Amino acid sequence: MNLPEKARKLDEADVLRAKRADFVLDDTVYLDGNSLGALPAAVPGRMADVVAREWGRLRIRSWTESGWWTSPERIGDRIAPLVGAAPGQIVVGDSTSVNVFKALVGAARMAHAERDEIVVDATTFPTDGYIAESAARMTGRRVVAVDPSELRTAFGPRTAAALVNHVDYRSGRLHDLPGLTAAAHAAGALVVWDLCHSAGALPVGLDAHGVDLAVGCTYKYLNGGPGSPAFLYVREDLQPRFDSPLPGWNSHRDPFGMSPRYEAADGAPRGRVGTPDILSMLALEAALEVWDEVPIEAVRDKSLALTDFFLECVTAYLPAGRVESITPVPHAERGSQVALRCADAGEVMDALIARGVVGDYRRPDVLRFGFTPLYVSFADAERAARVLAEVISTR
Ligand SMILES: Cc1ncc(COP(=O)(O)O)c(C=O)c1O
Ligand SMILES: Nc1c(O)cccc1C(=O)C[C@H](N)C(=O)O
Repeated sequence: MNLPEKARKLDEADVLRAKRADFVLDDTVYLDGNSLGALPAAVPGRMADVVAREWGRLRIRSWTESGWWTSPERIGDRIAPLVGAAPGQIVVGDSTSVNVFKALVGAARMAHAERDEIVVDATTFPTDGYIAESAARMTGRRVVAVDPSELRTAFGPRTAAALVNHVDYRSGRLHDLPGLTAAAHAAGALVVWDLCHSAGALPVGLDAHGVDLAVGCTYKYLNGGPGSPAFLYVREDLQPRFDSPLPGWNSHRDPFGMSPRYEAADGAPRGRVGTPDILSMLALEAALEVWDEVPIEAVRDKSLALTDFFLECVTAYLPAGRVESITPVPHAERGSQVALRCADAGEVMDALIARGVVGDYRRPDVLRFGFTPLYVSFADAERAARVLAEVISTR
């Protein structure tokens, strides 16, 4: 069977095939959902209603009558099953960077003062590293950057908290969340997980693995839109000890009491700060409708099948040695993207985009292809590899 035929067969057998119709797509092969997810078809209509009716006509009444005020917790509970969390532990709002700050300072404040180190993975997305440095300065600690392969043994009696990326944004490597969480706990430390590249792409199992705190964005695999608000998870039994470094009035026990004295709310709302960005918040809520009746396990199965098939096509179509995959082959170590090291990667990506295959380029030499199982097909994967081979053969 040739590869286009194989793609056709795989698409026919795909249990998520019908989901593609829930998105606004064209004939572009869109493999950049790990940076900005595609637009779910339900969003424009819902936004028109939010703007015209809820804002335009109900105005201030919408904070209560349209459920605006409680949307951060409500939408947190909608995300919760996708990351394996029971209700009441996730709040939506602010950017990922801000939530990394809240979570990491919050974790460091829970640790004994004698523990003077904050461990980060050395390949972290930059914002996490920058914020860890600031969190360390604020809490009287120092940052220790550790190669992900050595994290397990890096946790010790000096570790206050760790900040680890679940999936590496560049290589697509999936880190061992259960094992590293257990290792940190054995050393008496707390871990904050950054789920930006795993939420909506694979099962995370926050509660099952005893994760302490986690953050993630919603504009990648959750398709919430550009700059859609991020989420913060604080495990239920840690919530009473969570001392937010940004205790804005929205996290007060009685916000409308307008008291000069701060008293933290119980539960997930303790992670709130100020007035939520309602338009983005409600766009995200509408976007999450595509998840109705979608088991995250089915998404994971398709994601692995897509990345396997794309790698098979790349191997078949490209001259040996022209690109090198830096994404791990074992499924247990792979997120939902394929990263190919390639000479002139920036120009190659420009040429791919010009031919209707959209991935992205990460300096100095990486072509990144994100596979969003809800709307990417096996035919897309085959076409992307074929066009990549054409582009490379003309150079
Ligand atoms: C792992 C990771 N953390 C954080 C961010 C970004 O944070 P923010 O949403 O604050 O821009 C990204 C992507 O932009 C990311 O890939
Ligand atoms: N958040 C982004 C943005 O505002 C503009 C462009 C790209 C992004 C991204 O999300 C980048 C992404 N986190 C990455 O993994 O490279």
